[in-house]
Amino acid sequence: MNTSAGQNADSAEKNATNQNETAADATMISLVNGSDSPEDAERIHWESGRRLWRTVEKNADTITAVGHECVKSVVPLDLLRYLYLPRHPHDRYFDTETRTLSYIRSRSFLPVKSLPPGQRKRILVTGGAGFVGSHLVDRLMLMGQEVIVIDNYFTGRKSNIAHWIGHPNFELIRHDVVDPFLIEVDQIYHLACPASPPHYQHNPIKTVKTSVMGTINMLGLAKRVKARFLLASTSGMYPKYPILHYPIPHLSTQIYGDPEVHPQSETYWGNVNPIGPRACYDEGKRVAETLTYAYRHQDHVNVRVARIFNTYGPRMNENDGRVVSNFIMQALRGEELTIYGDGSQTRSFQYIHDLVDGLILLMNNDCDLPVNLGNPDEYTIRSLAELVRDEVNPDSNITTLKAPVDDPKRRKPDIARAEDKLGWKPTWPVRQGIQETVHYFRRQMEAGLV
Ligand SMILES: O=c1ccn([C@@H]2O[C@H](COP(=O)(O)OP(=O)(O)O[C@H]3OC[C@@H](O)[C@H](O)[C@H]3O)[C@@H](O)[C@H]2O)c(=O)[nH]1
Repeated sequence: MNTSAGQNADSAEKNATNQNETAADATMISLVNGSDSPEDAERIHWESGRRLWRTVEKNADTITAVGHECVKSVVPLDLLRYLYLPRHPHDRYFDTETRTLSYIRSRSFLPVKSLPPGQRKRILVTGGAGFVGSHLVDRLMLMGQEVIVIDNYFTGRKSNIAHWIGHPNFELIRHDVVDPFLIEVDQIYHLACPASPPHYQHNPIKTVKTSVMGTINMLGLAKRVKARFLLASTSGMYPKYPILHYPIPHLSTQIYGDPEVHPQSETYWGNVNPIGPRACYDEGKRVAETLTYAYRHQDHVNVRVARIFNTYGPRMNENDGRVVSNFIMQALRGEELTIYGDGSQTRSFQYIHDLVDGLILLMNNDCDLPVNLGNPDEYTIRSLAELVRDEVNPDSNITTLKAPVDDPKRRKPDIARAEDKLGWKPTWPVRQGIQETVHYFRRQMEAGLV
């Protein structure tokens, strides 16, 4: 009797455990894939992709697709959103109680274009696991290209591109561009470098090495395999301060005025404080441009240079430190929004899909001059704080903190060259891009991932 009772208890416990496990599995699968069984998840994953490709027409009134027909980069927006705004992360489940992460690998991938062998290119993206890189990778993959990513994961994250791991057109390699790398490719998008001020100032020597040695290595590779090379340069090279006193970083926290030229066009040479805290990045990129044109003139490497202005969007690190992600995370957490300085400094914010459009157009265009890619819609930092506050949490307070050393006072791109040579201009209004980015961070928070 006792034995039987014991057996019953055992088997009841086992059943309960099994049931719990089954329930947990089902919950997990549905959490991960938004469906009830692995088969369903596979089918939905695949079918939703197929369905989304049929909505590829561009609509004049609302943004339903991104990209440009001339370079075959048009993809339905919802297909991209499926990758960065899944109902739940595709491959992860975070249990808040046990603080454990489960990885569930889907075996199917979203449908990518099937290109004839002559049209399919092998494309290397350095820094492809980062914020900008991962969106570029998504687009190139959906376009049907063969993509190789190298990243050292200093600021990049494997989770940004996990949804392509295992795809026959995709390869991911942990590698630091400071060391040489050899591979047969047709195009190189050289994006590898931390881009947020707190990150690139964390280890300035490494930042300079990444810009200088990384660019030499990638240009050497481009020369050797005759690949076309695109450098992700920066608007940070433009600041010009009328220098009243030569600023010594640890003695002076003064900002000496505004840039001399506004908006900044490619013909403006800029003037960076070579010993300030931002120099490791800004001067690093300036040398990277010098190297790029030296390889072009001396070794006939086919080069492109994009001068990228402030860019934001889903997959920014929540602790990135740049203004858009800071304000959104602060508002979502019910914290004060921190304006550095009095908030009158300006920036022009471009949404990530616009930048990816510009990068692909530039890579496939004949223009080998530097090209500004940015949104000329200029905002004061205070008005950006108010916009984010109103979108996320109208009860949030805004506070002011000390301005960082050498913080540029005004920044706005002149995009005449991009419009003229590439037929490119940004299409995402800031409010819409902010809403999409808020959506992303909110999902990340709900999933317990930030
Ligand atoms: O929480 C914050 C963060 C930033 N800021 C301010 O917002 C402005 C923008 O700051 P960000 O850090 O986002 O970006 P910055 O314009 O300073 O640097 C940028 O410039 C060139 C690009 O190539 C780089 O990717 C990016 O670092 C600055 O005036 C900064 O002081 C705040 O007021 N509060």
